[in-house]
Amino acid sequence: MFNIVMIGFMGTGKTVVGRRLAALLKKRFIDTDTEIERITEKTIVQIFAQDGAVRFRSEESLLVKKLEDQDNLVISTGGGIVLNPENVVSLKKNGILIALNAPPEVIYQRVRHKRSRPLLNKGDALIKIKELFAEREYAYDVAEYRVETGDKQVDEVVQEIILYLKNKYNMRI
Ligand SMILES: Nc1ncnc2c1ncn2[C@@H]1O[C@H](COP(=O)(O)OP(=O)(O)O)[C@@H](O)[C@H]1O
Ligand SMILES: O=C(O)C1=C[C@@H](OP(=O)(O)O)[C@@H](O)[C@H](O)C1
Ligand SMILES: [Mg+2]
Repeated sequence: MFNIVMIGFMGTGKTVVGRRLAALLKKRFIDTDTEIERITEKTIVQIFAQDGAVRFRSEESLLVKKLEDQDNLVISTGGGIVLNPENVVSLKKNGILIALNAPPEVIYQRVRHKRSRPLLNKGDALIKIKELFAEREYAYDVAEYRVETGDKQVDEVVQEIILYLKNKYNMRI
């Protein structure tokens, strides 16, 4: 069975939605950020601070390459993973991509008290979110289905994805 891959901007809910989806579908769950932290024995913040963004992006690509021949996973990605087209090819090899989206203001409310996203830790986080959001406007269009999460509970988002999978792929839950 193919992988289900969550993509989207930071704070759109990829990690929480992916984890819950995996539990319901009885698939193994992988969050790429968590996996990179395990492999490197560093937090994402430490990797960015000590080794730089290039190291982080290279860890992401190595991991995606490792995952491309596995199946039956729910994979929640970090928001920057699809910026590298090679990663998209790998993720699509055995996976269907679902994008989550939310307005910048909602994203800000969801992440404002967290210090775990190095790209948002410097300066005004809302301004940074809006800048990155504009830069990445089309980055998540590689997904075959997109869910607006701004006005939905996590469970509603999960149910919308399940409905899509049932209708399109006859997936039984
Ligand atoms: N639909 C939602 N409604 C309310 N809060 C949400 C929703 N989706 C995610 N959150 C919250 O927003 C924060 C970021 O979610 P997370 O899954 O880490 O996003 P991502 O992995 O896309 O960066 C978490 O505190 C999470 O509980
Ligand atoms: O958008 C990005 O470039 C990033 C998103 C983060 O993951 P989430 O999207 O799960 O927050 C994490 O991979 C890192 O801080 C970089
Ligand atoms: Mg996440």
